[in-house]
Amino acid sequence: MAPLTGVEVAKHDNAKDCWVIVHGRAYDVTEFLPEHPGGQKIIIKYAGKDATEEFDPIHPPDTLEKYLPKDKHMGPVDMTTVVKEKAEVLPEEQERLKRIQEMPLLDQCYNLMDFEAVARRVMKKTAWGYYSSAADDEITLRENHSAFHRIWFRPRILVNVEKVDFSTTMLGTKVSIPFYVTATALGKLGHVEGEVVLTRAAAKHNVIQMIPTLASCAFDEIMDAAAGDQVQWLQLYVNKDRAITQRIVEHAEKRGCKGLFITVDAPQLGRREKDMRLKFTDEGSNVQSGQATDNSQGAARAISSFIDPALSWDDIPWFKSITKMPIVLKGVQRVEDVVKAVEAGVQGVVLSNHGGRQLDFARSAIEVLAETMPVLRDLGLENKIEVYIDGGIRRGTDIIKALCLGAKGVGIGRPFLYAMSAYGQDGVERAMQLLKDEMEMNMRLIGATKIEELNPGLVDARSLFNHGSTPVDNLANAVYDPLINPAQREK
Ligand SMILES: Cc1cc2c(cc1C)[n+](S(=O)(=O)[O-])c1c(=O)[nH]c(=O)nc-1n2C[C@H](O)[C@H](O)[C@H](O)COP(=O)(O)O
Repeated sequence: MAPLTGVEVAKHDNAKDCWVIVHGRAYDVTEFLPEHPGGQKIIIKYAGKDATEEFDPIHPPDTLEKYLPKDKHMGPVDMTTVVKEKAEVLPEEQERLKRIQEMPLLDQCYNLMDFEAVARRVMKKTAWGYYSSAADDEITLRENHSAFHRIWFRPRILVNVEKVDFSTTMLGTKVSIPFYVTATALGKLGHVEGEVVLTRAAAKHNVIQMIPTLASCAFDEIMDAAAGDQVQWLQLYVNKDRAITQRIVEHAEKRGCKGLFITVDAPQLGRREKDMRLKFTDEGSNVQSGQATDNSQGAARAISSFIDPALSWDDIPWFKSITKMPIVLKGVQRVEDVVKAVEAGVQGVVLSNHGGRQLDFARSAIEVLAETMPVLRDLGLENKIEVYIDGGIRRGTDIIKALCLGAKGVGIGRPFLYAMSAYGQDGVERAMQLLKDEMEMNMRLIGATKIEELNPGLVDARSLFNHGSTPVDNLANAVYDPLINPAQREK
């Protein structure tokens, strides 16, 4: 059968008869429109046209093959006959492209916050909005980082620190440094290759990668990109349809994943307003015209309607029955649930508030860690479970503080996304190397030569629980109207 032409596909250009082209193949998505989690509008915008560029960052490449019935696959398209819409380069986009020309050299990035500063200037707004956003007033997002500033070191001196070794094991895997690349969705929003960039950088540094359920790349693509005996874990959003979840878990185990991290802090994805706002502007939203639109969800909500809010402790025995992988609960936020996790017989927990993207005013993971470890020690349980933390980790000293307070290792999210978005794989590798250099220097300066020597005596965390210095509430301050002058009050 001769390939379709662009003219033939362009005839199917409306909600009642809607074909799109993805990767040179046409698909009839008319019946699928009402089911699309991201709403109908975004597909109809590309009805009769090539939607590949919009499709790629959000969907793994095999999505249509896997989920669209075969009779809706209309066949190959002769792309030379498809009129490429001359995307008019908006002034704002021209500005961004200019900033990319002027961006600092990679060697001029000296710490993880430098990558954030560059990414903010050069990333597409929707991508920056999705990665940087957090829930509500983003107080927890900022608390995650500032909580580390309430912990001080009590360094030892005159210790021979000529040789420093910060290798350790995580879930039985030997790693070069106690951090891993945590699961962060939609890698292709930041880089055209997506999560495989993180895979390759992690391989170079012998760092574990946690593969997100909501990756832009297909799961097998990310596993295939691993080098040698590189270790990867799976982060799981549990599907309302447990048969789908079982298939994903069994496939991951078969492919060699070495840990199942069940996300337990997101029965519903948080309300990330930057993500929602930027979705509007890019969509030329019709909300201003007063029509209801489902684009008010932003990317996050649009891609997560499958997540099961009914997930509970009752499900843990089922997970233990379908996999031999170590099970870790990701998103635990109080010591009582860590004790329950030990009783449930899982191998680990990640103390985490999802990078502040879920419940605003959840405490920082480092604070929950300081609450947890003394209780586990009192109960004689500290060796029954591996405790990880993530959220706001930006310095080698943050990692050292976490390990002094009893963490097995830490997860890092946004910094590697920003490094990838701004500088690709080289950026992620530099970020990892900077952390290694900081770790080595600061281990020496606190008088420790290996991970086992890091203990609570090396830190002063007394003010960690004192929230006197709540992060500045930028939104409220920007609009707060201190109408205090009586004269003004009369107006
Ligand atoms: C930054 C970011 C984080 C996401 C993330 C996406 C982004 C862009 N996504 S989300 O879209 O659903 O929110 C996930 C995810 O897929 N699954 C998950 O368990 N955690 C997700 N997280 C949380 C992540 O695993 C860490 O808990 C968090 O990033 C740690 O904080 P830092 O970013 O400050 O390192």
